[in-house]
Formats: sequence, structure tokens, C-alpha cells
Amino acid sequence: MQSQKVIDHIVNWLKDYAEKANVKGYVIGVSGGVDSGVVSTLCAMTGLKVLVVEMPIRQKSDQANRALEHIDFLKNKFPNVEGMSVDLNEPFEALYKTFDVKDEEFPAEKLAFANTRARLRMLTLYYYGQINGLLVCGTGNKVEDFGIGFYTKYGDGGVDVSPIADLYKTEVFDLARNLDLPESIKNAIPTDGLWDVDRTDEQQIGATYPELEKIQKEFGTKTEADYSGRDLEVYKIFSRMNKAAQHKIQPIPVCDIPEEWRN
Ligand SMILES: NC(=O)c1ccc[n+]([C@@H]2O[C@H](COP(=O)([O-])OP(=O)(O)OC[C@H]3O[C@@H](n4cnc5c(N)ncnc54)[C@H](O)[C@@H]3O)[C@@H](O)[C@H]2O)c1
Ligand SMILES: Nc1ncnc2c1ncn2[C@@H]1O[C@H](COP(=O)(O)O)[C@@H](O)[C@H]1O
Ligand SMILES: O=P(O)(O)OP(=O)(O)O
Repeated sequence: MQSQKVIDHIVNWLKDYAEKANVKGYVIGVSGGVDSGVVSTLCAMTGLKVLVVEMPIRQKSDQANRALEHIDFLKNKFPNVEGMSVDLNEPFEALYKTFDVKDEEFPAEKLAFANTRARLRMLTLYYYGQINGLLVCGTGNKVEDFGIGFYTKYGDGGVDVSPIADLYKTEVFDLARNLDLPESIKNAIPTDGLWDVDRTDEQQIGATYPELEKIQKEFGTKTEADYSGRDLEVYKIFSRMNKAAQHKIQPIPVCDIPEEWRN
């Protein structure tokens, strides 16, 4: 990939969009992962106002430390960047108490609370975005957003612009190397950090991003019959998750009203 061209293209795209939308810049949640590391740096390079927010919820200390290290890196390098931490532990625990949890070991309960973390972060970003005249900048990549739907609907998926959604995860890592991000971010193992047990994306999905990308690039042109061995296993994972994620990939279904009933 011609990384420098892609970097310049995204930075200009972000700058143009903000100018046309008549806003001051962007607000981004920074987790200590590579996606938000890259996106926040690209936003910072626009020279526009950028607010980077760390939002711990039952956070593992290594993730929180990486996020804080990245915020310091950006603030030192870019005078247009401001950073803040918003501790969401209390509101999260309050919701936990408020919702009528019948069985916290029930898988649907665990999933709903994992997604609640992402949704609390979304509403926080919209709050700080609105009071500062900033748009919420998304961090989803092409595999998460258009491949396997590995994001929370109206959580981290609830954003105003999505600058890296046409980049595969390995391409995001390429950009991270070219942007000279802190080593800890360049080497961060992808994880959604939404669960009480520590699980990487690879452990949760059952395949690596390079494996998924290979299938995603061929999806629609090759079928199950074209694969064997590990590729076949990954094809099955990708295809199952892609099918289940169609409600996130396609526009929300609207119930059409027959025209003749309008009189
Ligand atoms: N970037 C990341 O790494 C990241 C971030 C957040 C979440 N995740 C992962 O993403 C997954 C999110 O879970 P999810 O996808 O079950 O939750 P979700 O909330 O994103 O989507 C499920 C919800 O979508 C709606 N829905 C389901 N089927 C539908 C249909 N056919 N039509 C319309 N709406 C429909 C329902 O409201 C359902 O509760 C989890 O595995 C989580 O760990 C990954
Ligand atoms: N702890 C966090 N602080 C701020 N922003 C966060 C945090 N965890 C996640 N985010 C944001 O959500 C997306 C997706 O996160 P995953 O870790 O991939 O689930 C991330 O890029 C941040 O913008
Ligand atoms: O979205 P991030 O920044 O948390 O990256 P990753 O998904 O690789 O952890």
C-alpha cells in the first residue's frame, strides 16, 4: 500500500469534511488500540481542534496506560490536540444496578453489558462533541465494519465520519508504522476490551485479521467449494458472521407505506 498517499488523502478528507460541515474538528475515543491510535493521529494532522478521550470501564491497566501514553504523545506533538479522561465506571455500575439483572452468567446478559460499555462511550463522545462543536470520529476498519460486523451497533458504530472503514486491519497497522506511533500502540494486540475476561479479537472470532482479510477480498467471487483446510474454516467463520451482520451493513429497514393509501 502507498501509505503516505493514503495518509495525506485521509487527512485532507477529514479537513474538507469538517470545513464543509462548519465544525471546529473531531472528538475520538482512544482505547490504547491501533485503530483509535491511527485515527486520532490522522485527525490531529488536520490541524483542526481535536479532543481525544479515554473512558475507562472496568478497564485492564495495560489498556488504560497505553491510551494515556498515546494521549501524551499526541498532546506533545500537536498543539491542536486536547486530551481528557472520563471515568465511566460509576455510570456503568449504576446501570448494572438499575437494570434488573436476573442472571449475570447468562450469555445474553453478558453480551448486552459488553455492548452497553460501547454505548456509554458513544453517548459521552456525542456530549463532548456537541458542547465543543466537534464531530464524532469513528475508528472501525473494513473487516470490522463491512466484513464480520465486529462492533456494537449504536456503540462504537455510532459515529459521524468513518475515515479508516475502507482499510483492512493490516493496512491500519501499516499506517501505524508510517505514522511513527508509540511502540505500544504499533504492537497493540487487537481486543474489544468489553468483557471482564481478557480475550483478544482473534480468540473471540476464531481467526486472525490477515486470515479474515484474505477471505473478505475473495468473498462473492469464490464459494465454499473453492476452499479447503484452514481457509475453509475461516471462510465458514467469515461467512457466518457476515450473514449475521447484514442488519449492521445494510441501511435500517424502513416499512414502506403504499402510495395509494396517502389520499
Ligand atoms: N471493535 C471491536 O473490536 C468491537 C467493538 C465492540 C463490540 N465488538 C464485538 O462485537 C459484537 C457485538 O455484538 P452483537 O453484534 O451481538 O451486538 P449489537 O448490539 O451490535 O447487535 C445486536 C443487536 O442488533 C439488533 N439486531 C439483531 N438482528 C437484527 C436484524 N435482523 N435486523 C435488525 N436489527 C437486528 C438487535 O437490537 C440486537 O440486540 C460482540 O462480539 C463484541 O464483543 C467488537
Ligand atoms: N477505554 C476506552 N476509552 C476510550 N475509547 C474507547 C475505549 N475503549 C474503546 N474505545 C473506543 O471504541 C472503539 C472500539 O473499541 P474496541 O477496543 O476496538 O472495542 C475504539 O477504537 C475507541 O474509539
Ligand atoms: O479500536 P481500537 O483502537 O481499540 O483497536 P483494536 O480494535 O485493535 O483494539
